[in-house]
Amino acid sequence: MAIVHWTIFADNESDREQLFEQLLLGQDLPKELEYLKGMKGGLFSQSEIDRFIEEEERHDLNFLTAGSRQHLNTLSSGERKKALLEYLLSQDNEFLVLDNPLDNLDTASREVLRGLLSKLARDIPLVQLITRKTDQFSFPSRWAVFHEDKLRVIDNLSYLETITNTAPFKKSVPGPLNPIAQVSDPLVLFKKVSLSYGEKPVLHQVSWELKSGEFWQLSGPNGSGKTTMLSLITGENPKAYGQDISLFGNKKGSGESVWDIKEKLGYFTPAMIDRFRGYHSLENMLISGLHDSIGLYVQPSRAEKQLARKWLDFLGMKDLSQRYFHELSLGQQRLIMCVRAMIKHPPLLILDEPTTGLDDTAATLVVGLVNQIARSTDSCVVFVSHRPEPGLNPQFTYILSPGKEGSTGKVIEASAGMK
Ligand SMILES: Nc1ncnc2c1ncn2[C@@H]1O[C@H](COP(=O)(O)OP(=O)(O)OP(=O)(O)O)[C@@H](O)[C@H]1O
Repeated sequence: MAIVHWTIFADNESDREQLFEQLLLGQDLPKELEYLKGMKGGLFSQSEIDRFIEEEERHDLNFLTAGSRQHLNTLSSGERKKALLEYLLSQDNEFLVLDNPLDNLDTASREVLRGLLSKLARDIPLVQLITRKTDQFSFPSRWAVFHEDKLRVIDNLSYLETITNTAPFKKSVPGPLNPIAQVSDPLVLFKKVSLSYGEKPVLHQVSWELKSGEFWQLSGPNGSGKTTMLSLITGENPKAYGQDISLFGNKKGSGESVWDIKEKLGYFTPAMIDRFRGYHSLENMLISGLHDSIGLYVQPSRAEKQLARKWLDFLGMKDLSQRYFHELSLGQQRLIMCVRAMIKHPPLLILDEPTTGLDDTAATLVVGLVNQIARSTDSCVVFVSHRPEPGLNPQFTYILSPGKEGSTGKVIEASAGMK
């Protein structure tokens, strides 16, 4: 009998963790999926990777990197995914639930994973949850929709036509609270930076120059060193010392403090959301971006509140100012976090994979927001993404290409940038 696979289109409004449980425990499933009941299932998801990282940190248990000296949390996001899949395949699972499997992967790795899954599909049922239409399996499957926490089987794909890609933001971006301190160009200057981790060369003679008002996309295959490049800017990488790097006019290692850098930097990566677990109103979330704090520990001024409301109005969330951040959908949370990073109008705004895990509609909104920020402010914007984001209009792309001695960098200028 032919093995039946499933593609489930999920939106960001629904609780995916709950669905994983239903599928893996065989509970409350539509009759078409009941054949999974009683079978041993494995979960391929970011949440599983996070769980293994926690195991490693707390109990020193290296399930995914057994046999390697490198810790899971130092692997690039693509490498982590590969390690998880290999582990799941070694566990004699009778079916796999895959949560947005192609997310975080570069084009070549996506093709490799597609090939692996096609092969695996000959042996065991695969159930894939996706939030982007383009991520469908390359082999036949049945379809279902997960919307408002309900799983519904569909017979054809006409449902997908109902997914709207909302028009981008049109209003102008609210200005800064205070006039921004002038910083001299270039904001960031890397001169022939080479870096290795132990024996592993990562960057080879990489030069990069970022100036005010520019709009960059940073791209390159998994493990090519994108996060490493960013960590040299954000101050999280001790290997920045001894390199020819200047940030905001100061040579690295010339006595600048982390705060000097943080003041001029807006930064967002989806993993940051985990740090905001408490009860934070949207208004306070945005204002905390002015203070670079997690949570708000000072009484906000009237001007700060007004500014936060202007941004909420810009986002079309004016009526949600007192709602708690954790009550929002994933897509709304990402918009708020991008604005939180931008609210002080930093000279440099870095957005590291802000669309990971989003559905098409939410990703379109984030891309629209970033385009508008890049178009109408003096901040230099750096957007990191594996996936070519439809509608993103960077002026320049910095591409890292791996080589024997580490990745080298190349600048590609768009023929019709936004600025
Ligand atoms: N602390 C570390 N120790 C050892 N190796 C590391 C460390 N940090 C990063 N690496 C390695 O450096 C290489 C570059 O990693 P990095 O995270 O910068 O890549 P990336 O381009 O951001 O990848 P991805 O797109 O998959 O997130 C990877 O091979 C990674 O395993």
